[in-house]
Amino acid sequence: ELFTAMADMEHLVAAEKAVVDVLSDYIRQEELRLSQLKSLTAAFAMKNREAAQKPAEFLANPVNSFLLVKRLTADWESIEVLLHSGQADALAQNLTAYTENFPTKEDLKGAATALFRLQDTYRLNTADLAMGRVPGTTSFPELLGDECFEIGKIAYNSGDHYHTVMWMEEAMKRIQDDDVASRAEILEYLAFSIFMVDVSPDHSRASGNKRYYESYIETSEEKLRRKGDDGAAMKEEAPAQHAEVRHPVDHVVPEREAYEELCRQSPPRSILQLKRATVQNSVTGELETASYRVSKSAWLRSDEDAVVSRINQRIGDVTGLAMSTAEDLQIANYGLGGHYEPHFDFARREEKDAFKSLGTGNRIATVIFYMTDLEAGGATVFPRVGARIIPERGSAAFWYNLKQSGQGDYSTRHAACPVLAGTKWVANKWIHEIGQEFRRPCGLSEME
Ligand SMILES: O=C(O)CCC(=O)C(=O)O
Ligand SMILES: [Fe+2]
Repeated sequence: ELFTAMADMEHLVAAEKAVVDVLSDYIRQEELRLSQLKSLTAAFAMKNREAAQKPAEFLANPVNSFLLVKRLTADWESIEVLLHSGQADALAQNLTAYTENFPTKEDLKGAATALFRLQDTYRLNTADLAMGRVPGTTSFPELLGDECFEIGKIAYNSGDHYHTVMWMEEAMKRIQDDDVASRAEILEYLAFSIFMVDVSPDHSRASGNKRYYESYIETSEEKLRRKGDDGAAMKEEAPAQHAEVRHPVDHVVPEREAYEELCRQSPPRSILQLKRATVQNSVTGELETASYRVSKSAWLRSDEDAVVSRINQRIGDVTGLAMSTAEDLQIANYGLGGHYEPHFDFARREEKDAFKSLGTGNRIATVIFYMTDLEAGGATVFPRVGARIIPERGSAAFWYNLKQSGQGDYSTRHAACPVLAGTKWVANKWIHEIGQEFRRPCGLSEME
């Protein structure tokens, strides 16, 4: 993932503001320079007009001759100074401080791919997305025809004909009727990608639209031809029934389906209730559910180290587990469409060496703290048990990754859904086996 964090994207906003300021400054200076150059040139032109009319007569007066020489030496010098006082090089130099951290073409591809992922996972209609309508958001940044075209080209260049078709079609709807050249270009992409979608078994879901596109292309070409004939702009009919159709569901593995379905599901199930997800509070002695609130104010008081050790202490108290072998708290900030595919937190039998260097055994349990509320998306989902946790600022989830026998609990497979709207910050605490011998005794059978 290129954009791993929204925090990085915020730097881009600041960098963009800085380059706009630098550029505006430069333009002001250049405008001043050019206006000086303009008036000096005008003065030359005026003087020369008189001389050029009758040069011999003009030069007959020695004062005129003197003035001509003076103009082409002293006066000319000020023009040369102005000509060479352009700040373009300095500008370019100043800008590099910001531009060297600008995203790359690869990042652009990543950002478009994130849009495709959101579109697929949450079944967002291309037309809605192009109108900037994203659940949980309040502004509606509409995409122009050539922006949709750009997105379509990115899909095309990564061999993603499925999304190429969606976005080229949207571009087609949005590009001006009289922009015949762009329309023809878009149609070329469309035709090829429709063909590819049609022949690729991976994209069989889209083949139902083939007939539609064929007629769409025919009529569009017809219109182009007719436009060429009489120059009259034709109104493009928006495709009616087909905007909802294309979503990549029928070729995917069941886990992906379960995962995406949970990501979409509402109303949310706010607390994960895995079987063994109750913990004993060592202070009150009471059993608590998997999700508990933690008081932020208790943590954010003194310096970092003290905060971290209070967090550790608190996790130890609430889970009743030893923190001596736990991994350091890991803070994560998800980026554009940021997600984490289904996985286990524990090491499988075949991954014997996964945590070997730590010498602390396997990851017995996970605590995840949700540090932000999200507007939409970004849930933690458990496809095998059909559970999901909606991030809620100040809440945490806890589960055992291992059974009491020490075997990995495969029902803990989980994923982070793509962030649809908002910012997701989480902190993970992975607690290890060593040190828990008397805190979480082994079970009597392999099943436990
Ligand atoms: O962020 C989430 O919701 C889950 C993160 C996770 O599973 C992990 O980091 O291992
Ligand atoms: Fe995880």
